[in-house]
Amino acid sequence: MSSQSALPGSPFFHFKNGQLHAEHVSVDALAKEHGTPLFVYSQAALAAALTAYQDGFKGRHVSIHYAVKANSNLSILRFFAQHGCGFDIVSAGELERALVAGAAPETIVFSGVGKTRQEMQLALQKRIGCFNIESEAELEVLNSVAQGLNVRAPISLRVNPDVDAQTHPYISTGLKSNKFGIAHERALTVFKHAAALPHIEVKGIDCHIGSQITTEAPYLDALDRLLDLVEAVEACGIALSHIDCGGGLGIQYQNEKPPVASDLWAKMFARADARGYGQRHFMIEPGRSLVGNAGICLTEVLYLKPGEEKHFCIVDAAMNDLPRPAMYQAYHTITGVQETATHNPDTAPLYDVVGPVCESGDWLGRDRHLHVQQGDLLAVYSAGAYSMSMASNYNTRPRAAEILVDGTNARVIRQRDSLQQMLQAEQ
Ligand SMILES: Cc1ncc(COP(=O)(O)O)c(C=O)c1O
Ligand SMILES: N[C@@H](CCCC[NH3+])C(=O)O
Repeated sequence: MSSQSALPGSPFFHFKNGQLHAEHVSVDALAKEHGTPLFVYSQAALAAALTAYQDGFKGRHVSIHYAVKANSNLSILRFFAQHGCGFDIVSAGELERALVAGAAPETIVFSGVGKTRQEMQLALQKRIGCFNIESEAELEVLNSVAQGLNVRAPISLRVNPDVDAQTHPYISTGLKSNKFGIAHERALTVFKHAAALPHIEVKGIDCHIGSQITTEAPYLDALDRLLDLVEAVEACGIALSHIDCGGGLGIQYQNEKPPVASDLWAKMFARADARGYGQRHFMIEPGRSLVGNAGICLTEVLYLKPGEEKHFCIVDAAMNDLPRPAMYQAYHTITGVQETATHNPDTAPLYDVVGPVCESGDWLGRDRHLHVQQGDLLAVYSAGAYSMSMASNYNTRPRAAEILVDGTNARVIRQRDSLQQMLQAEQ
């Protein structure tokens, strides 16, 4: 098996002369210079992921609103802002980040079930493009906050279409049993009420059914249900200027085969065309599929600990850096950065790759074939999304540094936390 084609994120992360490279930069050299754990992103991978969407949108009206929560590093946000993206945010903090990164306020949409009055006020003052409303109670509060500022708040209703995204239960959001969105059956009534509120301006309709979705069917089902509602809402004289289909497209972590964005959207448009909605303004909110395979995390093997039942490979990255395995039992590919020694040959010993945190749940990979020695460097793949953005200081561990590679150039886009920084707020 060719190691290059097996790597999530290839060809941007690939072996050359036996050494793992991010584009044209040896990651071994980066780790030596900046220490580990270390996140390394490829700008060409970001560009390729964005192009995979944009290729499918020729002759259509689609705006891409990158979901900041997937990776909120300012340089990553700047890249997307400079390449024509808007943003999907879920907090005042993400709003400030997007604005600092150069986002035009009107390209920002605000999702989330628990927006506070203060957050609404700030977003109205900054004149964001749309609030994705998730409940009737939230709608009333937004109307009153907008009244206080003597403005009208642009909104869409996030509808819960009750579609099974067939993903991990913690990241499925479009089922009746999930906390998200307004029930499909209630939506028309709520649209009519919203249209009558003096400080609300109805702009669109929205749904987001979950994350790491690897099949097309849930998207097409959700679109059908959304278009049914568009028809019903507009029949009541309420014009909708956009249809937001959310994010959620999956990536390859192991051997998943998620649809290519442009192929998925060819089908979505065929469905929309058949119903006469293909030329509408569609919005999407992708996160993971834009950044997930554009990043890896480098970590050093601290100790090997052979055991009767298990061999442990103890590394210097942990659940505070890469929380997905601990939280969702998620799989991330792990290899050595020297191809010959550690590229998972089936003959190598089996290890659980674990971190230094004092929890048995602190593992990054289980039962992995690795030829490793103390001091070796490993790469954890598909670490561009929901890794650094979910990282914490648990065990008073500093969050890692981040590097962005562009061709032969590597630049630090975030410094490792310092102990002083970590303690500051408590002084
Ligand atoms: C409302 C909303 N939009 C967009 C996203 C981005 O999802 P993903 O990173 O799976 O594309 C999420 C997260 O699932 C979300 O909750
Ligand atoms: N944090 C999740 C995705 C959450 C999606 C946010 N709505 C993951 O790592 O897979």
